[in-house]
Amino acid sequence: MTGLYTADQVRAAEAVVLARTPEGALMQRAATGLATVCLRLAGRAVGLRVTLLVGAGNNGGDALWAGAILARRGAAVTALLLDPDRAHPAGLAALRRAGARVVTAPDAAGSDRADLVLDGITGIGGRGGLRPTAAAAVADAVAGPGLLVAVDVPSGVDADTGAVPGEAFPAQHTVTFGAVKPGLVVGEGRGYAGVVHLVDLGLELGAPSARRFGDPDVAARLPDPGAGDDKYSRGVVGVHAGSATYPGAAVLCTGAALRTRPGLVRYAGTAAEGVRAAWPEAIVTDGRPADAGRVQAWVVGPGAGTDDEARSVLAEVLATELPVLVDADALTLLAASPELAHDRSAPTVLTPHDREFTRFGWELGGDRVGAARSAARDLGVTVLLKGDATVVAGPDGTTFVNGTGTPWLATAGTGDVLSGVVGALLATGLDATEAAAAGAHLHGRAGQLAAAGGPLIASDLLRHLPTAVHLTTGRGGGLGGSGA
Ligand SMILES: NC(=O)C1=CN([C@@H]2O[C@H](COP(=O)(O)OP(=O)(O)OC[C@H]3O[C@@H](n4cnc5c(N)ncnc54)[C@H](OP(=O)(O)O)[C@@H]3O)[C@@H](O)[C@H]2O)[C@@H](O)CC1
Ligand SMILES: Nc1ncnc2c1ncn2[C@@H]1O[C@H](COP(=O)(O)OP(=O)(O)O)[C@@H](O)[C@H]1O
Ligand SMILES: [K+]
Repeated sequence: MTGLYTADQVRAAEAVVLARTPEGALMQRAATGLATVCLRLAGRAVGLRVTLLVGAGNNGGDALWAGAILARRGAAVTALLLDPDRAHPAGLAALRRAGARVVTAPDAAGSDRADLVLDGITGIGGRGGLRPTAAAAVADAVAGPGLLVAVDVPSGVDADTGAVPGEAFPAQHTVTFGAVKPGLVVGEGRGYAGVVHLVDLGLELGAPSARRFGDPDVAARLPDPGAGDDKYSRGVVGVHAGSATYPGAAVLCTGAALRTRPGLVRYAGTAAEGVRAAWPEAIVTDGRPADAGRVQAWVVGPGAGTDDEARSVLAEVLATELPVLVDADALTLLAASPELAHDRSAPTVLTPHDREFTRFGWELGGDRVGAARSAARDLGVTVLLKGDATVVAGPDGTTFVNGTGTPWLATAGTGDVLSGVVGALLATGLDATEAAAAGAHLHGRAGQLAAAGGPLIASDLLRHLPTAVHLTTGRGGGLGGSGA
């Protein structure tokens, strides 16, 4: 599990270490880690041409100290001071001692021939888009041949939210200190951070602001069946999706639920014939959810339409005391009658994409974590806000940012698959917010596996889900026994 920490949380933890270490020691730790990653990325030091973009704060200090280390190792380092009178004094002195060039004219920065450009303009103290002089220096760096490495946070990216309100440094790598900040892995900022490298500063961090599951975290939430299990004990999922004319969503959603290995999947709806033909394993009725038999969780909405019948089915399902996942058409209906979810005592999971999200009247700016959180609190539900980094927020504020997936998932039907996966996890009795986060993780892994074979279609995800589950759990359930 990776914890994501805001700038204030990192500053508070840094203050504790700063108070008990010699002056400058923490920055030295950061700069040494930064230089080490740079050397690994560049593969050499001697003759390496390095340009430092240096702002007036401690972020510039990190860049200067790291530049000094690189210069001592034989790199040709040029530091462009964007605010010469305020450059970090100790860092600047160290850089000069190491024999580096220090310039104040942007056209002397050497960005046009640099092998490596270090962005030390702003870190967690940055506010708003880059100011004009900084933006011009970044434009030169982008036009040049050098590898673009951000120090702590790409300048111009909001470390807490990932909002990018103006110009920003489009890093290929970000070397971040002490903790991963949310803005590096979510929203627009994720696209500016590139590969994120974490340098440990030995900070004692408390509870994170948000979390990201890794494979072992999902594994821990997907127990293998035991000797005492039967198909009912392993979770029964109910699916209401699709229509007679459009059975696709029903087939995808039911298939995804089956492939996430619950004990049983029951389908109720007008796409019964298509579902029966595709999935003989499912128990299928063309009646309403109440006719389907007992389930432990419902998925309702993908391709199910928005007519009076669909509205009445949604109300019926939400009136149960079971966990319910509401997706697609059912979200459109729910946006018109949000009290149906608000008044529930059982868990409800909404899985909107951006347009579905705004239908509820919720605003969606650059802060996707904040938006999902306030929506979840507003309605007392779990909100899974889809995107390249899906955000999951629970009614109690618990928040996850997904770390798996591929842009190839931006294709029709993949959302129907996600609903089936999360529905199956809900039926196992997993906490709703964790089920949503674990489902997003598995869905993304299946997408990565499917995309390895070229462009994917949604059905490909179904084939790869068992491998995604297997990869995640590291357990094959093979003949060699359970613990080996
Ligand atoms: N605490 C520690 O010991 C450690 C801290 N560490 C490092 O310190 C960093 C935080 O340093 P920080 O607090 O000095 O702020 P920082 O990110 O350098 O930015 C402030 C400067 O940026 C300027 N500026 C603002 N917005 C701007 C914009 N849009 N465009 C252009 N400029 C803009 C702003 O200008 P001003 O508003 O004052 O005119 C001010 O000069 C942190 O990210 C990590 O790298 C590590 O070494 C570990 C030890
Ligand atoms: N650019 C992207 N990168 C990664 N994943 C994406 C991207 N765009 C969409 N996705 C994922 O693809 C799925 C699309 O779901 P959705 O929009 O509901 O599609 P549909 O309604 O066609 O099934 C979501 O899981 C979303 O997170
Ligand atoms: K930076």
